[in-house]
Amino acid sequence: MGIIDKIKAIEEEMARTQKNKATEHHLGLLKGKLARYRQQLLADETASSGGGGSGFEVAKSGDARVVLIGYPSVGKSSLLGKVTSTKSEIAHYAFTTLTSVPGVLKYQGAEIQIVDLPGIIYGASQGKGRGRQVVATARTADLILMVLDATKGAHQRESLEKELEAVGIRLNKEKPNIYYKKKETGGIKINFTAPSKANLTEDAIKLILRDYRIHNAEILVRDDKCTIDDFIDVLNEQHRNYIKCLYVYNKIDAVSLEEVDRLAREPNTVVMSCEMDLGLDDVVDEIWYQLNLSRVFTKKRGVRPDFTDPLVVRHNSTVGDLCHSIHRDFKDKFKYALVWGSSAKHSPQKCGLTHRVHDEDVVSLFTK
Ligand SMILES: Nc1nc2c(ncn2[C@@H]2O[C@H](COP(=O)(O)OP(=O)(O)OP(=O)(O)O)[C@@H](O)[C@H]2O)c(=O)[nH]1
Repeated sequence: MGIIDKIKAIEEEMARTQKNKATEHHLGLLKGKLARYRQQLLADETASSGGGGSGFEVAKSGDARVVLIGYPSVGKSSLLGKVTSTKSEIAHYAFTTLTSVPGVLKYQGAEIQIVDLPGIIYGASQGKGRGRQVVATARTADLILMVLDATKGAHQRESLEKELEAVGIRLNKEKPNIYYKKKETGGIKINFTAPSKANLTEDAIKLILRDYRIHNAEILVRDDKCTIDDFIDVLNEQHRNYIKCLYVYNKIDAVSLEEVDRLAREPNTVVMSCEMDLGLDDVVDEIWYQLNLSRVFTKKRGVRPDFTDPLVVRHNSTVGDLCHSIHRDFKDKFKYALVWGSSAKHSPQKCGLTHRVHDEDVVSLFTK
């Protein structure tokens, strides 16, 4: 039996099995197997296509990458056309066969690359078509923008979510708080910091580990809300990506006000109309907010800082990260920094490499 058939058989068995206390462990085991086979399927495809979709991967450029995902004709190209200014050069050859073009969104001095993934990802988890390459690119995103058609029902969002879920992409979710370490000897040791409030039991964990042929490992479940699915995710950690997702409903000009209101109230959601130029600023603001980047302005001694050209770093970055973003070796030359802004206790504060900078700080770097 091929992997696809095995996956199908497990999915069918899961659909047939009633969910209750008696079947809980069995279902957990099936989920574990399903995760294993799906991964195998994706790995096989990656190997045979020469490293994850040749001719597709587009170089990451700018300060962050946003990936657009959505069904055809929901308005991805329209959105890209409205919010991005320049088309990056690499686009033209990397994407010729895919008719998809990354653009650059310039926002308050930061450059955010927006990649429009071609078509849909549907069928990716079954190893079909372009889906896999699309998924490989989606994994590299700092933020996924799921573009949805407000005139269509909830199924479009559900099926995209299901598809991403199946390939190991977790949306708006934290990594499960489970410590897991494979060992050479010593058997299986399982501990819980508090009794599980979900369905994660010692027996369930043991059953799955046996199926994965893992005989020596240490496990500590640190969160009482962790489920069997979370444990399976931890076991398959190398193939899991935890990515923020912003849901964007387009074409709100074509639905009732009540419907717009309802959609807008969903979590992590913005509504817009490309055609009527409605809500586009909100989309851009929300992208910026979700990416949670910090702009730091550098200042030379005796000169006013250049507020047009910030260094853009991840939230919670240190002066050390800042140095690294300037140049790999800059840290070696670093002596101290003067920092103005909300991260500084006084103005300016003399800081070392471990000082954490805030958005809109001004920093002067001094070298040895
Ligand atoms: N009513 C309405 N129609 C829109 C809106 N935005 C886009 N459209 C229409 O939707 C159709 C698809 O728009 P595109 O931007 O090409 O959609 P896409 O998602 O890039 O489609 P693919 O290239 O097939 O992936 C076009 O006919 C647009 O005119 C909108 O805000 N309201």
